[in-house]
Amino acid sequence: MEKTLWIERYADQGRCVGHIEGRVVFVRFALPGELVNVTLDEPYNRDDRFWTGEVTQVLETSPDRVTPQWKLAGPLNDGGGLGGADLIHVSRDGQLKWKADVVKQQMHRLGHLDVDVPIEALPGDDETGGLHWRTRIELIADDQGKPSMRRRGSHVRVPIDDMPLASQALLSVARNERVWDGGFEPNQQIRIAVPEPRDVYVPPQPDLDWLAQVVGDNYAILVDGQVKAGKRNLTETIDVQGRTFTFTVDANGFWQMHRMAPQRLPEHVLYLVRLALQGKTDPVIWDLYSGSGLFTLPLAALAGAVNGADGTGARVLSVEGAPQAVKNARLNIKAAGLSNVTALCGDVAKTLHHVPAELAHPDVVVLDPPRAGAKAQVCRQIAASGAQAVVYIACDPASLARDTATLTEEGYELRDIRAFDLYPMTHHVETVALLTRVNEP
Ligand SMILES: C[S@@+](CC[C@H](N)C(=O)[O-])C[C@H]1O[C@@H](n2cnc3c(N)ncnc32)[C@H](O)[C@@H]1O
Repeated sequence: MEKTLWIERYADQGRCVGHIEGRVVFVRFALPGELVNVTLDEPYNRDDRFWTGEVTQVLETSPDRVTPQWKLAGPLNDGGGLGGADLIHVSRDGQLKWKADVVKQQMHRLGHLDVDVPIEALPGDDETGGLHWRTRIELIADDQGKPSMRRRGSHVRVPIDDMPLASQALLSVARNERVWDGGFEPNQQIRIAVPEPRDVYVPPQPDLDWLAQVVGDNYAILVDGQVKAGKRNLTETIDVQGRTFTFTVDANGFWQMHRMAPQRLPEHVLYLVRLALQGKTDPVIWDLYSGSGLFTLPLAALAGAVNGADGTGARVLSVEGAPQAVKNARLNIKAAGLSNVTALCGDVAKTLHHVPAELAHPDVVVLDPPRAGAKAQVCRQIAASGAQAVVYIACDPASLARDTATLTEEGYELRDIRAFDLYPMTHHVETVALLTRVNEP
């Protein structure tokens, strides 16, 4: 069914909201202020509380609208339909405005707080127009064994020979390994991971000499989880406040995907932790959901390195559930020469019942949970620890807002909030919040 409607505001999941005959309609590829024709997704029963649909024609255009740079990811009606870039029709400034607004809305609706949320683009994204930021991509082999992506709302797989969101280093590896030629078994899952060389200039379309010199064998092509080319243990290097940290990372495990996120996020987290510590040189810090130690290492080395102290006065407890990530974190801690970290493996909620006494009362808790958030139980455990401050890194603003409401009930107050555009061209956004204790438990 085709309908015409005015688009009123941003909603979640990359959609905007309008109304048809009093019923809410969530619309893909729309922008507020536009008059659009929309094809409604079936089923669209009269009794449904809301409908969903996709723009087929724009009759009144928002100044934030642009022609998609990656047509295949645009609207179905325009030859698109691939997932992974649901804001491809929005200008860079428009994307930042959209995401800041969504975080603000969620903090209001679920966090019961009215705050403005500044949003920051990562270095290099303006120059690339928001493309070429992914250091990891996942594809599926189609029936001809070619790499493909699924078309939205169907089982159709569309073969691709480019992925404009992938970093130039990744695309260069893919070309060199002839990934786009195919030769896979139908339905195989293909994952390509290429650490970003952050300390050198990466040219557009790097050549083979550059690849050999700069990337070498530091990449992975995994097929159904098995290494087909490159290697499983990748090396990632970041610089935080003049100190270089090196990480061994499992090619199939979690790592911040944007080229510059592994550097910018620890910088900001460290800034907030230091703000909360007010010059304390021997703090206890918890790093929950710690992965391979992206925040653990800078915290252990630098959080207590103030007023002439060398940082070793700090004691850090990290907790992570994935055994391989913990194994790598321990390697990374050792390689950095840090002896002030206790790295525990286990579910956060359960592990927090058995924290060694000398680490049981943190000054600051850093947490970076998965999309679902930490949830009420973990928030209450954090509050019960007596921590004076909480630095919360969130990839889903709704989860952050819900957990903020719990932490507020437990005696904390939101002191700082900032969003980062770690996922350009998509509705996803990372948010980092600092909460400090105002009431004793
Ligand atoms: C968003 S990642 C953050 C990792 C790390 N901070 C980083 O930036 O690289 C979330 C991490 O939480 C871990 N995780 C998920 N649920 C968990 C749980 N219930 N207990 C412990 N770790 C969990 C995942 O394995 C993953 O490494």
